Order: sequence, then structure tokens, then C-alpha cells
Amino acid sequence: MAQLSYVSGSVGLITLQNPPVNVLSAATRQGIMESMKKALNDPKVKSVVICGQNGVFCAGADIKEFGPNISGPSIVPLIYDIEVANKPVVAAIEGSALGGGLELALTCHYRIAHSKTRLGLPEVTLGLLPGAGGTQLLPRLIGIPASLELITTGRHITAAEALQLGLVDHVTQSDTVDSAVKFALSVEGEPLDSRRISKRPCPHLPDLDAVFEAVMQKVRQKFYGAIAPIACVQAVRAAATLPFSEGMKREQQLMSTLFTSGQARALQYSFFAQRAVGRWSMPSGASWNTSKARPVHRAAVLGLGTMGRGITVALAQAGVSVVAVEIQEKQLNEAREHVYATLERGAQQSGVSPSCANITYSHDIQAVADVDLVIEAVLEDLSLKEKVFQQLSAICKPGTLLCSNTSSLDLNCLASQTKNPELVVGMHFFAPAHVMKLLEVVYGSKSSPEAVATAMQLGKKMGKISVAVGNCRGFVGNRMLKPYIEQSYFLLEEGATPELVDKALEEFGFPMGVFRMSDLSGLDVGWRVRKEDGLAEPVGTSGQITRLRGGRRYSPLGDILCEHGRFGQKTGLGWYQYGRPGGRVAKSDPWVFNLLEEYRARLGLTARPIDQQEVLERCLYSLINEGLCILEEGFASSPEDIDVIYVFGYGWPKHRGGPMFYASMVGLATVLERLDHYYRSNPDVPSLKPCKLLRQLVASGSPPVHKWKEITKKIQNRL
Ligand SMILES: C/C=C(\C)C(=O)SCCNC(=O)CCNC(=O)[C@H](O)C(C)(C)COP(=O)(O)OP(=O)(O)OC[C@H]1O[C@@H](n2cnc3c(N)ncnc32)[C@H](O)[C@@H]1OP(=O)(O)O
Repeated sequence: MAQLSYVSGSVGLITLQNPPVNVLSAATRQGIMESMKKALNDPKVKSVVICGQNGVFCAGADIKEFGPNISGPSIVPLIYDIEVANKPVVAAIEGSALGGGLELALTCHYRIAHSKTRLGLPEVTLGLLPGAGGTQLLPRLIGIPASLELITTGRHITAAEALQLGLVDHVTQSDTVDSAVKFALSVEGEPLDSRRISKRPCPHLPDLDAVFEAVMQKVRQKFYGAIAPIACVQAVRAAATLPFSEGMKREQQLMSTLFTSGQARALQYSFFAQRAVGRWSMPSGASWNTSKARPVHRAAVLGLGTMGRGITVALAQAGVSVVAVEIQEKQLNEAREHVYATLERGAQQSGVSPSCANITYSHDIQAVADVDLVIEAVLEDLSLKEKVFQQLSAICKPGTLLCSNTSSLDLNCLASQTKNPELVVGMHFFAPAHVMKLLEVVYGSKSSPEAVATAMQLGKKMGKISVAVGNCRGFVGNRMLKPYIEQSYFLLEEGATPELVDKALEEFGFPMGVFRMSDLSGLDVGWRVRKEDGLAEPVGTSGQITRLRGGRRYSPLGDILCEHGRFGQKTGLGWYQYGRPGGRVAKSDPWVFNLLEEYRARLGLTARPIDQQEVLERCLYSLINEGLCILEEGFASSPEDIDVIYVFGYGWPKHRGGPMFYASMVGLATVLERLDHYYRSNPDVPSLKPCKLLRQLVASGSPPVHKWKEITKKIQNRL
């Protein structure tokens, strides 16, 4: 797991060998310890170079080993043996130096990095802090403000930025190990005291208290409810105020609290879940490892509204050549300007040149004739989309993949309009499409595994986390949102206010509560769908209100708001008031309170006190229940798929893992008991009826999420 070899006469070369990313597993730690001892005891060796095999230095501790019983040597004493070494030790950094990998490099006396290396201390994203001395060493090397920023965000930086910060000594474009060996030879025999970072004082900061106060406030706001960023700030403060050995003790103290926390478990689960969704499968048995993606050199985007523009930007930024089509001349010109400005802004932020040359614009649908893949993003109207798919099928060259960005329509209806339904898949992007990480890749009953593989791969190329899902109403994300929103309306009917519901959800960790979120996305969108479904009937001011529709309880409150022209932020009025159309600051609106009072009076409903616990239980457990139904029916293949969708598309707080993981943390038996309780008092609300899978999981002793598959498989096989 770590190999010592001898090069250039006097250099001991220690190579970490733990593919794919040389994590510091027990065996690797043991290997480093033994190799280091051997090299230091060998009189022929005058200097040491540490590198990683296959072009990757080290991705840090092995996250899979985290738990109560870690075996093998601990990281901290192991890497400090390096710092105290009496021979110069040089880190040859390429690929990645992350977490414990960077801390290993920090205890070396010199750091040489390849220009393409990424460096960082991402422990905070795993619910931890850099607990192998990172919080004490980094501030001594690069100062407190820069360390606070890197440690509390976990951001990966380039070698160029690392050089600028003083984190590495040299950046090379050529062979990193060769450069490091030459460098090691050049410093053999030189004094090392000044190279030992732990011996340096932390650079003085005159307004220390003010800096830490401001950062703490920022962190509390930005990572609401997350404990790791706060511990990171506290640990860096120890570096600024305590001697090194005391600071290390404080780091360990803070780390031990984080290490066993539920938040750390959730975030580490999420790390592996993000990677697991790439190993997709379909009910037919087709999967990622049996299906080959086609290359997509040229793609078209059809319809340049908000979504189409975002998708165009994301494709261009991924280096795909794009044909952007919009039949309305005015909209086409606006889109061209918008896309150009967005690409320019993005290029300025990332320091690369904009990708505008990759895009051609047309108002003629014939322009898509020779592309490899089309993403349709026209208005969410079934008959319009059906017509577009007929046209695409006639125009495109044979084999072109036809994708729809629909968020709710039946993909099979669109596929049935084409000559080759196997080439049709959904690519459901989230607004803004060039920013949001999530992509739902939707397979219809005839979609080929090759089509799914191609859409998944294209998503990855666009920097998305792509999740393959089945074609049910609303797919996975929006389908689960329906009972969540429904419960929030029922809560208003029973006595809650939008403020109370939103506060409970925001304190849980959502960036916005359900009502503020609905105001942002536009209330008219759901209203249109409900009208198409025959649910939203005009209520007016004197009309009869029926709360039972299609045999189940229905709340027309959202429809009533729309009837008053209150569509949310865009009209300046929704569940809140925003001062002007397009305003963003939500203020309570007495009009809404009056409406709720009148509404309850008309229906003979008596408002009762509702607490935050009830809001959370009803909104979240009904959403979780729907997720479990989706798993039961096989429209998602694993709980990880659902959790990734919710964390990356719907603002579910990352440190709570996702709805499925959260349910397992709360206890599936508790979720079942509470749903049973609410369903008993609301028998006309089917989404509160616990699904079969939930009962079965509880009956099987509530296994952890990664074991659910054994049970879902059994249920799905019986369907
Ligand atoms: C205390 C805590 C200390 C001291 C720590 O060090 S905590 C760990 C800090 N390090 C990280 O958070 C780095 C995590 N890894 C990554 O960011 C990326 O994997 C990467 C940038 C290093 C490489 O990215 P990429 O090339 O896209 O590859 P994958 O992400 O797909 O990874 C390949 C497989 O390696 C597994 N992996 C990666 N890092 C770790 C790790 N630290 N521990 C355990 N396993 C790791 C990853 O899950 C992939 O495995 P499979 O999913 O393919 O089985």
C-alpha cells in the first residue's frame, strides 16, 4: 500500500499505492509508517520524496473506515513523524491532495505540485474538520482569513491559487516526481527548522475577535443548522490563540464530537450516494455496466425560454457544440443576448474563456437535422410537445436521441409520436439549468438502455449529478412534492399561517419554506396543471367550496390565490407580499390572513394551535411516504436515488442526508406510527396512509438504508 524505492543515489521515494485515489486506509498508513522508518534509518538516504501512484497524490482518509473501531496506526502521530524527520521530505503532489492527503503534504518540509492538481480540506463537507492537524497547520502557513475560507467551505483550489497563497512551494508543468526528486537533491543537508510549519507562529491578525465574529455569523447563516462549519471556525481560532500542542488538543476535542454526530453520518452517506446514482439500473435489468453511451458532439436545444437558455449555457460550458432553436424572432434575440451574458459572467468567475463560439442560433426547426441529440424545452403543454416530437422524428437524422425537459408530462405520449420511441428519454433539468446540479433522466416504457446511458453521460459531462428514474406522474422529485404541498395547504385550513409553516421548514434546514418557495417558482404553474386535471374549479367570492374532489380531500386555497391574480414574486403578491412585481423580499400580508379567516368561516372550520413538530411530521412524513411508494413501485431503483434528488434539486438540508436517510435516522417505526396517527384522523387524505414498503421495512426490523434493496426487490418482483 506504500512502497519505498531508491532513486538518484540518495533519494528515498515513497509511493502511495491504494487505487483509485490512494486514500489513507489502515494498510496505507502502515505502509507509510514502515517506509518512512526504513528511509530515515538508511544512511544512504539523504532526502525523501512522497508521491502517489497513477497521478493522484492522496484523497485523504478512507471514509469507508470511519466508525467506532478504526484499526491500524492513527494518522496524526504517523504524519508528525514526517515533520520531525531530520532529512528533507518533499511532497510530489499531482491529481488531488485532499483532506488527510493535504495534511500529509503539510507535514512534509517542501511541496511541489503539478499545475493540474486540486488541493483542499473538504472534511467540512463530510461533517468533520481537518482533524489531522489541518486546522492548526494551515493558518500558520497561509494565514487565518484564507484558512478560514478554505476550511469552512471545503473548496478545492488549483495549484496556481495554492502557489499564490503560499500553500505549495513550486508548481511544475512537467513530471512532478522528477521535479520533486531534483528539488530534494538540491536541499539535502540544509537546516529544516524553518520548514516545520508547527514551529511557526500563526501570522498576526490585529482585529482577531472581529474577524472570527464575522466569520461565525456568516457560517451560521450560510450553513444553517450545520455543526461542522462552526467547529471548523472554533478550531482555527485555537490555532490563532493557543500554542500548537494546545491547539491540537482543541482540534481533537472538537473532532471527537463531530465524528460520532448524525450530521457526519448523513454527509458521508451522501458522499457515497452521489457516486452510487451513477451505477443506475432499469427494471428491465439493463444497467450502467451493460449499456454503452453514444458520443454527443452536437446537440440542439429547442425552445429558448428560461429552461432552454440555461440548458444551452450548460451544454456550451461542457464543450458541446449547440444549435439553439427558437421560432419566435424576438425571443430568439433575447435568448442570444442572455446566453452570451451568462457565458461571459461564468467565464469571468472561473477564469476560462467563454464558450460562445460553440453555439449557433436559428428560428428554423430544420436546423436540428444533423445533431446527435435534441433537448426539447418548449412550453409545458402536451399537445404542443407531441407536435414537436412528430416534427423532430421527421427532421432528425436516423439515430438522433430525442430528449424532453418536461417536468410532469407522460414521456410515453411523446415517444409514441416518433418513429423510434426507443430513442426518447426525459432530461428534466432544474432552474437555473446551468447552475442546479440535479438532472433527472427519465426512461419511458420503450426507452433503450443506450439512450439512458447517453443522457446520463451527457449529464455528467455537463457537471450534473444525474439520476435515472421511471416515468410516473411528476417523476420522483415533483411527485414527492405533491403530498408535501398538499399538507401545507391543509395546515393553513386548520389554523396555521404561511409564516408558521415556512419557519418550521426553514428551521429544519430548507433554504425556503414551502410557501416562499411556491411564490418564487410561480403559483400559476401548479394551477394550470390542476385545471387540466379538472381539480381547480372557479371558487369566486360567494361560490360553494367543496373540499372533497375525486373522493379525496382537496384544498382550493392555492387556486383562490391565483384567481386573485396572485402568482407569487412575479406579480408581487402571493402567499406573501413583495412590494412590486419581481420583488424578492417576502413580507407578511394581512390580505392572506383575512382570506384564511374568511375561508375557514365559510367552511365552518375552527382554527386550532399548530406547532412546528406537527408541521414537520405532516409535511415531511407524507413526502417520505410518497418516496417509499415510488421505491415500492420501482420508479426509483434505490433510496440513494431519492435522497440525491432531494438534496441536489429540492433544497433538502445536506446534513440530513435526504428524506430516506432522515426517515431511517428518525426511526422508520416512528414515521409509521405518526403516519398511522394522522391517517386515522384524516382518512380522506390517502397520502398519509403508510405504504406497504414502510410497513414491511418496519416488520423487518428497520434495516439501514443500504439494506433496503433486499426488501424492495422482493416487493417489486411480486408486482
Ligand atoms: C478526519 C478526516 C480526514 C483526515 C479526511 O481526510 S476525510 C476525507 C477527505 N477527502 C475527501 O473528502 C476527498 C473525497 N474524494 C473526492 O473528492 C473525489 O473522489 C476525488 C476528487 C478524489 C476524485 O474524484 P473522481 O475522479 O471523480 O472519482 P470518484 O469521486 O468517483 O472516486 C473514485 C472512487 O474512490 C472513492 N473515494 C474517493 N475518495 C475517497 C475517500 N476519501 N475515502 C473512501 N473512498 C473514496 C469513491 O467513492 C469512488 O469509489 P466508487 O464509488 O467508484 O466505488
